[in-house]
Amino acid sequence: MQLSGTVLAQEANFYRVRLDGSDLTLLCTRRARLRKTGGTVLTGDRVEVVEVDWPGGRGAIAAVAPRTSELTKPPIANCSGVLVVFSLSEPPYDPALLSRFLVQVEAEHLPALVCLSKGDEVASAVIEPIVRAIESWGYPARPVSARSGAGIGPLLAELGGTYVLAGPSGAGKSSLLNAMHPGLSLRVGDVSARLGRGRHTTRHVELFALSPRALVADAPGFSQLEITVAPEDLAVCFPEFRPYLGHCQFRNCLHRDEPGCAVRAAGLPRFDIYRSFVAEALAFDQQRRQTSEPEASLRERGGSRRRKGVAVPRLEGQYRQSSRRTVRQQLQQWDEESPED
Ligand SMILES: Nc1nc2c(ncn2[C@@H]2O[C@H](COP(=O)(O)OP(=O)(O)OP(=O)(O)O)[C@@H](O)[C@H]2O)c(=O)[nH]1
Ligand SMILES: [Zn+2]
Repeated sequence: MQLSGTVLAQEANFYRVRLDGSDLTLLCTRRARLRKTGGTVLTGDRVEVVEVDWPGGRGAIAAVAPRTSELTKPPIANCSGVLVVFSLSEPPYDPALLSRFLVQVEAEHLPALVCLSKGDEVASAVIEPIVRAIESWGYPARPVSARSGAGIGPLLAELGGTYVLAGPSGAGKSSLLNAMHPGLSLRVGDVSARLGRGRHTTRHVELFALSPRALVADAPGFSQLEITVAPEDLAVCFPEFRPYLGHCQFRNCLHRDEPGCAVRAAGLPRFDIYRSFVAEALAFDQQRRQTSEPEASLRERGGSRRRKGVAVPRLEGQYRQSSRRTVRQQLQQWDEESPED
């Protein structure tokens, strides 16, 4: 018998796999043939399970489907989006800090959904302009309250796929997860604790089912807030800038004070935030050049997309979504059901 499922977690030498279309999970080993070919299995991987032993709840992973994405922090395959949680009250809403998170998400070519938490503490007259602003940047924004439950149901109904949470400490990530999945009972403040500040970064991550259609990682990502995107790649990480890219007088325009800059002329609300990020990105580059490390290893310190060797679209004409599959992933073809190893 052959079944397909999703890897929810790694436990010692086993992978916990949820079978498609059910709540059933099996503890699976990796089939010898997969091990021999160096096929890795990550949390979030879509897998083919064989040798199912129903009474024992066991199985073996025979194949891993090509990944649509691969995050390193947290280590997760096939992430379909990032829930960026930002508080409306305390810590106070800060569009520049939110933009820092969003730039990182863009650099991973993942869609972001902004969850504006603690909506019970602020008036709707305050919330509405914030929602409109974020939507004008190109992101859906959903006010929610873990305390009152407002907005939780519609948010859950909207989610489909595998998500990672992001957001500053105290934004309400654990509270939001608990509100979406009362059975989870994460202690408030637990998510960051589990992320393990100072712990080993390759810790295993676990996926929880929020609904039959949505999974969420128990560890937040995108917590490194330094702007490490190359200066020339930064503008494309601001979705509302994209219509203007490629229309500046200079092809290599960094959209600061250059004459004939179409982005500056557009008078976009996040232009000042962008400019401060460019200054940071340039300083980061400068610092890199001064420390005479070889280019390759220096780039590795940058965004994780560089670590994965993924090409970043240049600022010519329209924004193009580059393929996020690495060569290794491409080679990791879905393995047809095979005879015994
Ligand atoms: N009023 C109100 N307070 C909330 C809400 N959600 C969370 N809080 C409070 O905000 C504080 C932080 O909540 P957490 O859920 O621990 O935030 P977090 O983002 O997980 O924080 P870290 O674990 O530090 O990353 C707690 O004191 C919560 O009680 C909400 O919807 N309304
Ligand atoms: Zn320009």
